[in-house]
Amino acid sequence: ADHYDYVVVGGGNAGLVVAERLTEDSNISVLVLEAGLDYNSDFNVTYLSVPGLDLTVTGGSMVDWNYTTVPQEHLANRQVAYPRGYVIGGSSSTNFMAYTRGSAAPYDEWAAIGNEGWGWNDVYPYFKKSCKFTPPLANQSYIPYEASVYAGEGPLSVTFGHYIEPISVYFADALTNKTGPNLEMKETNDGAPIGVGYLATTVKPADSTRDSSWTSFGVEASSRSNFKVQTHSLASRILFSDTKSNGNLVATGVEYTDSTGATQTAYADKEVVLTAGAFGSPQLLMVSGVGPSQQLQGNGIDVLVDLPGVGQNLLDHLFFGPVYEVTNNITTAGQFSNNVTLYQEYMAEWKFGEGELSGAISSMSAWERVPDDFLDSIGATELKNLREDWNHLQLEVIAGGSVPSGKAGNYVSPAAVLSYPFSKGNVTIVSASTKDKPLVQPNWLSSEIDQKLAVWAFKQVREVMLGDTMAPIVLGEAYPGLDVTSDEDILAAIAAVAHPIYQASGTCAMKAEADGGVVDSKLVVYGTQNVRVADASIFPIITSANTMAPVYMVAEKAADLIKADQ
Ligand SMILES: Cc1cc2nc3c(=O)[nH]c(=O)nc-3n(C[C@H](O)[C@H](O)[C@H](O)COP(=O)(O)OP(=O)(O)OC[C@H]3O[C@@H](n4cnc5c(N)ncnc54)[C@H](O)[C@@H]3O)c2cc1C
Repeated sequence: ADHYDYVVVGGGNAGLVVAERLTEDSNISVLVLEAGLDYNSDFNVTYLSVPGLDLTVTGGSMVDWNYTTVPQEHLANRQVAYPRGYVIGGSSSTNFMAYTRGSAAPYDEWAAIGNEGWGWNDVYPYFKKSCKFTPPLANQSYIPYEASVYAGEGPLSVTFGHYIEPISVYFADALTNKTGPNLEMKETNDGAPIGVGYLATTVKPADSTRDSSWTSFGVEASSRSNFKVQTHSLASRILFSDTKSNGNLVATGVEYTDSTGATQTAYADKEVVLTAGAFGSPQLLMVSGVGPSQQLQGNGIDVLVDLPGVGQNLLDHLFFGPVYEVTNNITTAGQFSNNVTLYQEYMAEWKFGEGELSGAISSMSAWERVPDDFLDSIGATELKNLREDWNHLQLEVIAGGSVPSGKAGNYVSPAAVLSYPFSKGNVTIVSASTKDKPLVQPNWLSSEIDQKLAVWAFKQVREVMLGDTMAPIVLGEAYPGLDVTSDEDILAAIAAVAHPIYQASGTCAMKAEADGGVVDSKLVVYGTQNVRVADASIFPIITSANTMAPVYMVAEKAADLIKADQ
């Protein structure tokens, strides 16, 4: 049988970072088990590499787990598609590449609830550690940035897309106008995001290709003999010793199914590190006997540790907004996806690292607070009391979109995102096998405050789109249409189309066990001696922007915590 010092389950965004950092020491051996596909041989890697094709690798593709949620009561009972990367690099290989850290405040709150060492000042160096920053092109002087915010020596390329969609420039301008919310244009990765910024992205500047945790950290480590990655390897169970240490379970390895379907065991002489993501990590704990006792027993699993928080506290950022028809000079994904000649032209440009496909589909974001008087009117005291640098909303625009009627036209989708959701959900298992996907219940918009905030945000986005700045390019509101005006009708219009931006987190929360926590501040699972979780599942409170950058940070810090305990 195979022995390693560490077995890392999930070669995704976080897992490859942990494995790369641990194997910097040639005396340490690490095996990474990844259920999904190999980057190069299994899939047309072009789709993963071209930033402007990011929408094509989500939903329905073979590099995706293709989750769907259970019917969402407050989203018109829809079962919403929930992509997760099923490929080495995980969701960093299939996501939209926006590198955002959000406000410093949530991290300070992580520390305030008892997680020493996780405040903004503690984690800031870990954000920088992954990054290798390249400033925008000389002709992109309209992009505000501060190189010092990124300055690190890590393998992950962070830069701005060589192509910024015109709609992003228009929308950013409108948000900085006095007629809009009058936000300031700024570098937004400095912990104080309130304002408008162009999105830093994980794209290699030399050739405008996606930089995933595989192409950065994974490739960096792959020549080391102490670093081994196995794709097509689905972990089925954590194995524990019959004897406990100080009352805690001791993991001895991981059982998995290899590419031939055979059951194998990988032994971990030191630790098992779970980086299977916000759905995979809680699932693996539960099928291994660590989780809410009733749920485990209901699936015929022996309860080794009754840990009620496993799979709970599912947090996410909901995305919704109207759709506008715009003039044809505004480039959109709709234009090239319906026009082979145009697509080929763009691909030819991309080969030189330029043109419409060299940037991700979304290039700007704004972060804002909702005015106090509105928050008072809906009784949202908790939101009002969030530290003043903690944004309530994120605004963005997608250069693409569709209208439910399927009408032809050139569309864009400006949208709002709820940054501090009150609606929480959970992940539950349906069997003792990891071959059966767990049920995903986000419970979106189950909170009345979330509903009211969503309606407010929707109206604001509409006002901006119908304002003076956008007038030269906006032809009309294609969805839901200007006859939809009452709060009730707007909420129904939101419910009919809202979807997450795939930031699932919180399902193995780092907080006190008595408060539903699953891991302590060293990321060790309660009731175990040597199982850690080091991915988006550990966020006790969701960060205020997209979750990839914080996942890199968590993984960097996890590697140091593990090294310190050797
Ligand atoms: C379509 C999409 C777009 C997104 N856009 C952005 C964006 O622009 N910016 C941003 O910041 N965030 C974005 N996100 C979110 C961000 O990508 C994720 O939060 C982050 O990558 C999650 O990292 P992770 O390591 O927790 O999980 P993942 O990267 O998903 O890694 C988990 C890995 O574990 C593997 N795995 C699961 N179960 C098992 C098992 N039993 N055995 C073996 N392996 C297993 C999976 O195959 C996967 O590779 C997006 C996500 C998606 C899906």
